Amino acid sequence: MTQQINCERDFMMAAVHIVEVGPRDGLQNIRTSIPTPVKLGLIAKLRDAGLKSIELTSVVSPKAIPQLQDCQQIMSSPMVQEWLQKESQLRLPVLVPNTRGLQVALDHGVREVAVFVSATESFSKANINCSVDEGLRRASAIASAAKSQGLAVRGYVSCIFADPYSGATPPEVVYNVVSRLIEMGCYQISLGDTLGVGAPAQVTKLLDYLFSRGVEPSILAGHFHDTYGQALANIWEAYRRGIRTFDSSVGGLGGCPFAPGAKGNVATEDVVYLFQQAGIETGVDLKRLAEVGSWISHHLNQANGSRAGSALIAKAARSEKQTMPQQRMNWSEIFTSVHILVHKSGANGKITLNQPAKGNVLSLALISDFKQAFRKLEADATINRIIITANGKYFCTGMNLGQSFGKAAKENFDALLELFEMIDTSGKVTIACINGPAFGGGIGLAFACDIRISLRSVTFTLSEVKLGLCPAIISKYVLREFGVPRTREAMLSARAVSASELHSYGIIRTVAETSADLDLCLDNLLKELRHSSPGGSKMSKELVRIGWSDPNTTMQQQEIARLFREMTQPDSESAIGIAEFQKKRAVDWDLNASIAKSKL
Ligand SMILES: CC(C)(COP(=O)([O-])OP(=O)([O-])OC[C@H]1O[C@@H](n2cnc3c(N)ncnc32)[C@H](O)[C@@H]1OP(=O)([O-])[O-])[C@@H](O)C(=O)NCCC(=O)NCCSC(=O)C[C@@](C)(O)CC(=O)[O-]
Repeated sequence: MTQQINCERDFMMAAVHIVEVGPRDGLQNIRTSIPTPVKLGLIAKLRDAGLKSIELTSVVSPKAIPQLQDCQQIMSSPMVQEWLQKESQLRLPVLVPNTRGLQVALDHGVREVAVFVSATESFSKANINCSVDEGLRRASAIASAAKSQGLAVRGYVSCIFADPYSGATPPEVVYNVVSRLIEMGCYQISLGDTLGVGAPAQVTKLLDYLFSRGVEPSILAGHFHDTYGQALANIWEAYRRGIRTFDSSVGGLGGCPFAPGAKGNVATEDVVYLFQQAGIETGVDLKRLAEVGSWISHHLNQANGSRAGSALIAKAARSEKQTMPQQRMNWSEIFTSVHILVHKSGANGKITLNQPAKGNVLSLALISDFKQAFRKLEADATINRIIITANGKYFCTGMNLGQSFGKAAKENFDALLELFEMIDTSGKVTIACINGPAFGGGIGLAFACDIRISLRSVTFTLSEVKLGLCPAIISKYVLREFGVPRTREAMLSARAVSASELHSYGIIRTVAETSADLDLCLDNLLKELRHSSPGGSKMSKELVRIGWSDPNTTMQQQEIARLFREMTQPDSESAIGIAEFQKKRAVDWDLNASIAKSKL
């Protein structure tokens, strides 16, 4: 046993090691299917937050756990494959119920597997339809095959305190399973309070019993569910008795199918907070982790199960609000039609779609008014930015479906094509301020812009496939911003993609909780952009555009050379920007009238 522990010494470098089980144990109880990219996004974010052990998935039958039917896609994803090959410090265990599952894991280059056995007969029968002894035999077969291939094996014991059918679990039966898992070569045994019924007094009693029978604390881990709100207290008690590894799930994801209404695993954020407050290192960045918990909770449309995570997110939102400008911007109306409103505030022009009764559908008349207003703002040398927003419940419901065929379709095509191109090729900085759901062409409108801010409640639906259509014209903007696999999945599923998801990918810069907050975010952004020169912004946009459309071509090289030449001309904006820099002053480009006349 001692030798086993020595082999794993690097694993115990942090004072407390956390095994994140959210992507497997947490998600497996959720009924609605979660897209694979979301699961991979979760895994990537957990790793970025500093978690060094993330349980990826479980190789189970799709009939038993439909949610994990994409286990092979998870394991074979390029990201996971790269980590498996290159990141030796990162542990990515995969749960396997039998040797067939082990083979699948081996085929994907997995370096660590987990086996599970119930401490009690009734749960074993209900969960995996066999006795505890048979469960141990299966685990032993997996462990010996895995070890012969050089894999590390972790063992789970479930129902350490109680079984949903037979009541309290005697410590002797837990010892029986723990000692057998140690014998078969598991480097660590995770003690699972599957029902979440245990309290610190029971933790003390069980651990003392196990230690009295010679089990070393360093080979044990705690896996506590929070049904009765005791998980953190149990962890603290276990820590005080020498346990240094704990399983947990970001956002408290999970649940117990045998305890209706039961909470899930203890939340990773809460565990990290507990130890951080005690000055005990976990190696996890709590702020980033709280953002991951908030992100996945929004994705799953469920309350954040982490108390510490929710508190940190609320605190961050409060401090963001406090840093917002106190003085609101004044917008004066410069043009109105039945379809749109146009306002101006300093160097900012704003076009508001104003057909709320029609969901701000992109009718030919609205497009025509929009283009006219946009052209005027584009030609106005005093305008540096153009904001697109909307009135009413919807930001924009896309192409006018009443004009989908024949001559009307051709007119629609021409009008839409020109509309999106005009925004995309604008020399001004374009900002979509998205205050309601967007469909089809509405997403095109937002994605053709340079920067997006949004209400958190907003959804983005590429609904075209449901209508027998495809997002033809807008596809290039969606692909550019959202990337190929995510665009394909969103187009094919026609699902409502949340603003939170887009925010997590950086496609939306800021999400606001209320309309008032969104207005403040816009003010804040516009204030910040006053320090970006109009010419420098225009050139930057050109660089991004050509880098996207013609990367590594002679054309790109020529464009880079041309822009470099232009930006270093003595009469260019840079003459002012650099002179002010040398005087240690930041330029407010909106105030500098001469800059508007720049030839750039
Ligand atoms: C948005 C909800 C959920 C609101 O659902 P709701 O809140 O129940 O309201 P509603 O459905 O009563 O809508 C209010 C009014 O807006 C109209 N409306 C609303 N949307 C459109 C539309 N697109 N075309 C024509 N009319 C539309 C709708 O017909 C109705 O008019 P009313 O009956 O009162 O006269 C519902 O109306 C809806 O599902 N609309 C369709 C949204 C959609 O699927 N948009 C995608 C359009 S296809 C597209 O954009 C193609 C494109 C541009 O991508 C192609 C390319 O890129 O090449």
